Amino acid sequence: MRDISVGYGPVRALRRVSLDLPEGTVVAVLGGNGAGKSTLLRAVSRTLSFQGGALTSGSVHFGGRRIDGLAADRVVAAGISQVPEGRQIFARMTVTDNLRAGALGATGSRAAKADALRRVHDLFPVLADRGAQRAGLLSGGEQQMLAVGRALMASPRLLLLDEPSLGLAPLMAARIADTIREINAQGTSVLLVEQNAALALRLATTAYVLDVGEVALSGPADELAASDEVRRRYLGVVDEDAAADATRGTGAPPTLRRWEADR
Ligand SMILES: Nc1ncnc2c1ncn2[C@@H]1O[C@H](COP(=O)(O)OP(=O)(O)OP(=O)(O)O)[C@@H](O)[C@H]1O
Repeated sequence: MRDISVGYGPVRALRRVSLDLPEGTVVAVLGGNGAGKSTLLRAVSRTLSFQGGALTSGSVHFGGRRIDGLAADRVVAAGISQVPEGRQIFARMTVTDNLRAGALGATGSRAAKADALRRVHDLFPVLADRGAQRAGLLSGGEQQMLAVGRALMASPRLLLLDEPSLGLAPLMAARIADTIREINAQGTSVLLVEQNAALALRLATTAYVLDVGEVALSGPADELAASDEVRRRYLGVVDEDAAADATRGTGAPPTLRRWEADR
């Protein structure tokens, strides 16, 4: 995405955000509450208008094709699926019907959809075991698995994940992280939005830090994880020396790009 700006009426949620996601990688977007992380995903999946938002500038390309003029269902058909914030499963439908719903926008053949269902059941056996149950009866972690599984039913080339670890116990969050790694290893690119910076930086190749709608920092995930500023603000590491360095402006490693420097 290049120079994306988004507004919800008078609220400016993103300002001139640019981001690259090389094919086959996991890119993480970090930031506190209200930083604009979900908005960024909605700008890709073209679901901003469902929330009263709109792109006011910039462009989004996927696989060489411009997609910021498409309707949301065409974005799914182009190979991008989103796991929305809060999972948004269909609680009164069965687990299997939730999964089938995920294949509705896909362009693949019947056989491709059967393959997708097998892949989801391999990744999350519990979704096969409990296929006939109402989805609302699943635990929080299982519902997150269902939300990811539903998105995979469209066999996306790019998976958009909005805070998959939110509200999960550490063990369950770690399981979800393992599955994201596996999904990526199978060839699906991932754009991961997380407040859990430690988890996201372990999974990602590259990361971006959003601060009040702007990219404050970006760089290789391991270098961001080592940056004093990220450690202090997002990883909860209290280090007096690092804090003093950061206020003197010497905290970030040189390969990290500070957004202001690009302007
Ligand atoms: N539907 C909406 N209408 C009006 N303002 C909105 C809407 N959705 C988000 N915003 C505003 O846009 C800004 C970015 O919100 P967004 O939800 O993208 O942030 P976030 O980083 O995902 O936050 P969180 O981690 O709390 O979900 C915030 O100021 C928020 O209040």
